[in-house]
Amino acid sequence: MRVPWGKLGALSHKINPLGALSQSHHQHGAAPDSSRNGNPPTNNTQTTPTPGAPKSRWNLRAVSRMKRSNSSGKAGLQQENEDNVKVDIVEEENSDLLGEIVMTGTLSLPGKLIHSSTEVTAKLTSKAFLWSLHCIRLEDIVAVSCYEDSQRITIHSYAFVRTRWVPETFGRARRCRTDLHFTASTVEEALGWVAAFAQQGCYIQFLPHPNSSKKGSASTETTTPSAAKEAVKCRASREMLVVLNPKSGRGRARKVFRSKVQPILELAGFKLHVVETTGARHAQTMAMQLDLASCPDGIICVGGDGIINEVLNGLLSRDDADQACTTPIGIIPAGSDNSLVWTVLGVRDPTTAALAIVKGGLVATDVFSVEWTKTGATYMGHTVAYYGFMSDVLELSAKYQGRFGPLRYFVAGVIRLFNLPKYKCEVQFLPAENPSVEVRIDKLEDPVEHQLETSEDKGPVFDSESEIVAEPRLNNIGSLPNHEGIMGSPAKLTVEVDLFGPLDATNEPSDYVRGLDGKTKRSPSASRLSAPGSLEEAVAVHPMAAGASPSPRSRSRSKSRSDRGLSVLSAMAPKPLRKSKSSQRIVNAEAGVVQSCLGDNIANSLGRRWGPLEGAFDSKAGVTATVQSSTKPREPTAEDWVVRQGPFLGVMICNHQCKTVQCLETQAMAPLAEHDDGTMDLLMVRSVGRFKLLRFIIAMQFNRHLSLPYVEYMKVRSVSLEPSKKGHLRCGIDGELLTLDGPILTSVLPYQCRLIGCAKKRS
Ligand SMILES: Nc1ncnc2c1ncn2[C@@H]1O[C@H](COP(=O)(O)OP(=O)(O)OP(=O)(O)O)[C@@H](O)[C@H]1O
Repeated sequence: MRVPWGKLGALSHKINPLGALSQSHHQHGAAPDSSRNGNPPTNNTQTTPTPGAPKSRWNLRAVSRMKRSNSSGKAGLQQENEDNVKVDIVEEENSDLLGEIVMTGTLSLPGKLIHSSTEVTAKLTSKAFLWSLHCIRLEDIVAVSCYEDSQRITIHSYAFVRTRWVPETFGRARRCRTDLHFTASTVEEALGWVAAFAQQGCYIQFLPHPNSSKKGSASTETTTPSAAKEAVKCRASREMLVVLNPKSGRGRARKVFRSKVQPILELAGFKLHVVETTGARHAQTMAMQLDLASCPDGIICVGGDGIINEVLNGLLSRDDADQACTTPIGIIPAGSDNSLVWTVLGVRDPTTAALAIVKGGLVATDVFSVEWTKTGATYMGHTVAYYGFMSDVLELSAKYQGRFGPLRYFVAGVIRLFNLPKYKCEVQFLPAENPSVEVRIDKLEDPVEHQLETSEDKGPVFDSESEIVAEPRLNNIGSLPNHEGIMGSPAKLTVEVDLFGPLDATNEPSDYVRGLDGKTKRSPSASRLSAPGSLEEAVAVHPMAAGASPSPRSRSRSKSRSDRGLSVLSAMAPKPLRKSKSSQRIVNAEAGVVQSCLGDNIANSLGRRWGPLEGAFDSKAGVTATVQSSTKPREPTAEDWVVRQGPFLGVMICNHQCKTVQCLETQAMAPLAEHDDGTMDLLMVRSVGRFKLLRFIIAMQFNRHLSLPYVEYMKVRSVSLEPSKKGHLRCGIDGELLTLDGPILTSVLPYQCRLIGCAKKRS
């Protein structure tokens, strides 16, 4: 595969004609500073570009600049003080494309003629495998096959390929399987390469010698482990449950899984138990009754947001919910929306999602709980809860499911637009920005990653003669510190999950219903480190939860109310929201401290299998998990609650940005939302008529919706919503339609869900 020069522009100057790699961040005329990016110095030939011999984009830029300055009569580049010479290497500075060199050597590529071969210089770095002028990223490599007693190795990858005759502007590149065969000069050298790939987290497949096997049997793994297999400690195979919704999207989830996903996962050594759902709630019941030992590495959900929501609700409604919520969840987007996986992991196609699962990593995400304060029933969500136009359209669209398929949301939306009712309700919320009740979390570190960093060797540089010393990256985890002591005993929050409560439809809103916006307007400082609400605030419960009915008047009575002890629940003082009923399951969730309350064994095993856990914290910052409360956080009182009364066009409570796969990458319903900041983003649209609603929908396409005068947007920790009795009595949670027979209270439960993959880069 050719190096994509357009995207990998920086690569061009890193490979000299001899194939040797140079370190990045060269300064003109100066020796490259290898310490700058933390890479150890290597004995490779370093390229020092000279203005007279432009070989790369880097040089060309310098030369063109020199020519310009010469032609304008100014002193040439040569005459300038070398320290002052600035070369435009912005692109290079931001990209460390090659990473650390792990191994170099010479490999043979099979030639076009039989028995012919070409020798090439090959290099494995922490980010890519390079040979000759070709490059393949490690994240595209699914597995490496090693043949017993043979010098041959095969690299199986799913890199992006573009159809040659289609111009770049049209169509997207597709991932295609590519098997690259190489031959090392000796068996030991081949094993050295394999060990190096294993060290980089690639799955190693040990196969029988190609000549000894019958035709077609090469894909079966050897049953007798050879000495080589034992020497190369590769990533263990993973065992997972696959929950597949055959009705997701356009009913193609099964086909997508069998044709695109299963081959990749099996190539990477996964053992899969596939279960197809038979109807609504099947996945939830399954997750509730599941023996977690049967899927030690987690659950893969194939479908849309609805099926993930069901699995999440099932896991969190178990008796052992504190352990069940640590179950890693992989997502294969095969539904009509797939907002969670796209927004949080930046994955939109099933093949890339499968690769993300193969590569591992864990992302901790917040979950919100919606409690029906009358009955005590609770339903969890991970994307968005909404009331008003969206839930109305969701309800209406169920009628058109058979006739219009995925277009039903559009049809229902148009009908509702011309027949727009008023959605009267009262909203009360606890703003996240209130500094007096803010708790900062700094340096909450992932213990698994820290352990990895401290225990593993700092990337030995291999060469072809070196012995096999590679250790698998994730196998060196020792015992982990128990953070419970550091964090303090986690607040126990007992919540109920009413499995067969108010749910009465199972449809997902389309992008039209969701009212997608345009350009993302994200603030880089969007409360990433400062995570108000992460612990204490997470369980700050509205007075209503304790039985009081909230109203604007309640604010004036707040003092006496709090005096009577009706107002709030303390975060650190465990207090059940509701007592159990026989028909309801009790969840014992460790509110907000999933990260810290992990037992050593769970954290150990998860880390070994999936790699470091990402959260809202800087995992590289330090080992200690500390809750820094410079000012002692106080419990929120009724006076902290802000009241708004409807009618509204819509009230949306978002847990993340809520992008949808069908729309542009820049679009987001809640541009400032973060999936792991311990807060939710509340969007309220005042009822101003159908033309203003239309304007709102259009403005959202250009990300101008937040500036509309009838739109209110803020970060909150808790929201209570009480619909008027004669109004619309439905709400939607992650596409599930639920009945509102009274007020509901929405609160964040930080880090209650962990997704397999790496979080999308925050801008
Ligand atoms: N076998 C089935 N038949 C009918 N409905 C099902 C079945 N399995 C699950 N469901 C229901 O379908 C709902 C929607 O499923 P899912 O979210 O996977 O697909 P989708 O709605 O097309 O995608 P998205 O939620 O991303 O829009 C789920 O909430 C679930 O209750």
